[in-house]
Amino acid sequence: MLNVSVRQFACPTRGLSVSMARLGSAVRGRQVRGFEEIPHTGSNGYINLFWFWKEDRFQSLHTYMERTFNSLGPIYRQRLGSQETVNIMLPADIMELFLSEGLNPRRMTVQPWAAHREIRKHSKGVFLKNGSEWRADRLVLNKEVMLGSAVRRFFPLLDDVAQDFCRILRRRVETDGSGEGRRSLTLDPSPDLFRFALEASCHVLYGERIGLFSPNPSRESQLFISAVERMLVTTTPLLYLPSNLLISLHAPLWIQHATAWDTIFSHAEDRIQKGYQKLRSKAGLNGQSPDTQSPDTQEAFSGVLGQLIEKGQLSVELIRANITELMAGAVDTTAVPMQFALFELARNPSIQETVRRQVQSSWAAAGGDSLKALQGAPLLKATVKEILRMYPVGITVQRYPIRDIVIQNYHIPAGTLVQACLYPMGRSKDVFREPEIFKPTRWEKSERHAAGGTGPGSGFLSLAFGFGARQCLGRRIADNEMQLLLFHILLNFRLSVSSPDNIKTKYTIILQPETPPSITFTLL
Ligand code: HEM
Repeated sequence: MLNVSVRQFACPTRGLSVSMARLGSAVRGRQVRGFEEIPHTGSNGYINLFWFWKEDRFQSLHTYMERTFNSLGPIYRQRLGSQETVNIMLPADIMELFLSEGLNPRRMTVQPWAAHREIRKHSKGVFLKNGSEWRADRLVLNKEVMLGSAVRRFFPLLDDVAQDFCRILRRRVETDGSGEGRRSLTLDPSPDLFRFALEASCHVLYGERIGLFSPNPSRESQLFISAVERMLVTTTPLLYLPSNLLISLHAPLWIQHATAWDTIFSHAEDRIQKGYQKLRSKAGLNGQSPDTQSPDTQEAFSGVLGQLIEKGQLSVELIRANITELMAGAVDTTAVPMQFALFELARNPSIQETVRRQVQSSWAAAGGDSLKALQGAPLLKATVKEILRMYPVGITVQRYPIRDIVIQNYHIPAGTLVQACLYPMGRSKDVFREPEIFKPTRWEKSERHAAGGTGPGSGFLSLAFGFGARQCLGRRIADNEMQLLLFHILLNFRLSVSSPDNIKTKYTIILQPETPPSITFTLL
């Protein structure tokens, strides 16, 4: 590395110092202007925060990041409130970051969530934990949701819900549809997708259906869905404001946030109580702790919760913390990409037809075995990957490198918060050929050049679920859930939209459509 000049930036809020070698290196013909602080940041993060809020930038953080990379080059730093971050977006740089994450990788703590746990005296689940405590819990949970044996256990439960969803939607089209023989129905599918995601995750986590597709779904479930939405919407502004001050002032924003979490916790708590009661009554224990059962008195339990209780490797408190986090993470993260997926397939009829043909022939060959059928339809997996490239649920993945690293010739000391910015990466012409085009086949081996080529960092193009030991714990659930739903939808319906215009998106800790798109479902 050639150091042309070195500047020191001191962060007044955290005492962090970032030394920077200014070097005019070229990235694909474009001159990197330097590792600059973006305009307006100044030295006071709170002034910057005020400007951010005034310009209503919280909801458009993703497009704002994209514009900033376009004007400053592939690395910049920014301070919002007390958060100082270095932002990067090229796969080779992201690789550098992840290679320095260490054995117990750390993400940015979602402070308002952590504050809720502390105030309510709840344990933290893996999302909020760090260090060896995180690793110990994560290894236990991996066995129940990440391993192939776990996937084989929960796959039929997801399939059951996905098939049911399509049966009910078919009936609705036949009853309420228009056109000859009532074959088409136009609707905003988002409420149904949220119910689908909750029904599917309850089936996997609790081993039971909760009847959300019935004409009168329970009020408790509707409250849960609204609570997750409220919790997410209130997180982004709270993330940058001093939580302690807001808590002591009982600010309405904080109260709304904490109440939403309370609803999420109490939903999980009810199920956990039921899980323990079920285990006790089955084992005839009369109140004896399930942890003390000998293996031969234990019965097979369906659902992740049942498995955790039965195996007894986590305390009740840790089971509560982790099941609540899994539930909170399970609904919007899959329902929202499904909205984008239906929309993109609908506005790209020839791509929809190509994927459908593969799905139909795989289904015919699999003889009713959905697992086999998915394996025979790789374009479906590619469709989900492509949707998450264009619309990553989390717009960044963060790490604190455990050693000093050099990115774009800038020296970044260990412990700096670095964000791999997935939304700008997915939309960048420097990374993807024709990034604005929805093209699942770009992920096929033969077309690797369209998905960023085969050079350094080419293994870091699809990062929507994060990376390594700390990657998304619900990844296998989410991926299979989304593929299965698309699979059955494509077997049953032709999708179309009235307008092919892009949908506007907003950021509320996850990326969502500003207005959910309406889709026309036509029976095949
Ligand atoms: C398309 C759907 C989803 C996407 C794109 C997604 C994305 C992510 C990302 C980017 C992370 C951070 C990973 C990292 O730092 O490397 C994460 C973590 C996590 N996700 Fe997901 N997620 C999805 C669905 C789910 C679902 C369905 C669940 C629960 C069933 C879930 C539970 C979690 C948990 C518990 C963590 C924390 C893991 C840890 O820190 O050890 N996610 N997710």
